Amino acid sequence: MTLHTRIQQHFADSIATKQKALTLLQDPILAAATLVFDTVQQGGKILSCGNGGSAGDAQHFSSEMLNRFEQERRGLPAIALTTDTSTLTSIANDYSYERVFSRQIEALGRKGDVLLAISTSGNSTNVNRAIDAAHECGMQVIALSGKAGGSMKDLLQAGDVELRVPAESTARIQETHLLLIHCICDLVDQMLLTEG
Ligand SMILES: O=C(CO)[C@@H](O)[C@H](O)[C@H](O)[C@H](O)COP(=O)(O)O
Ligand SMILES: [Zn+2]
Repeated sequence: MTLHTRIQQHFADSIATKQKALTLLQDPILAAATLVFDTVQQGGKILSCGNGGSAGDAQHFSSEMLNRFEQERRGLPAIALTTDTSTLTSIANDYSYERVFSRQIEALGRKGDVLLAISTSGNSTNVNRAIDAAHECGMQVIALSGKAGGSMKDLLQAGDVELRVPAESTARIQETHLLLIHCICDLVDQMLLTEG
């Protein structure tokens, strides 16, 4: 395969993954956006977490909430649990890396808040412990995952929303996660502008 062919293959695979996700995920995307809208309208906030590229996605989402997406609107309450290195390193050092998100949720999470949990494999223990911690404090969960859903899928409860991208490649799943996040932001903006 030439390097040009590799580029073409990346684009073709990314487009195909997004096309499959569109077929499967329209209703859950709308459900996720409705959950975010209802949460912020009722005074709740969105906490977000993930590892590596998904940590970037968690922050991308929270910055679009706190500042804005494409429409002029009020800032919306969101906190990425991936940004405070003092907190992350102290929890990892004193307890374990598995608890870096769940311990923050124990401190910050309130009934009526939502956790946006992002893992391409569904098998990141710290993200899955965050889901358990969120449920413990009465939060609902929006899970962005991929592959076969991993152990994350078995943790989800009624009222949660699973957006599982139908792909095996971490990169393709991440690219589609960002599209899902932008869809959610746009739908929330539309709901705020028409109903809020
Ligand atoms: O961005 C990438 C790969 O594209 C990596 O940084 C990737 O996010 C990391 O390996 C993560 O630790 C993977 O975790 P997860 O998506 O399986 O939860
Ligand atoms: Zn990546």
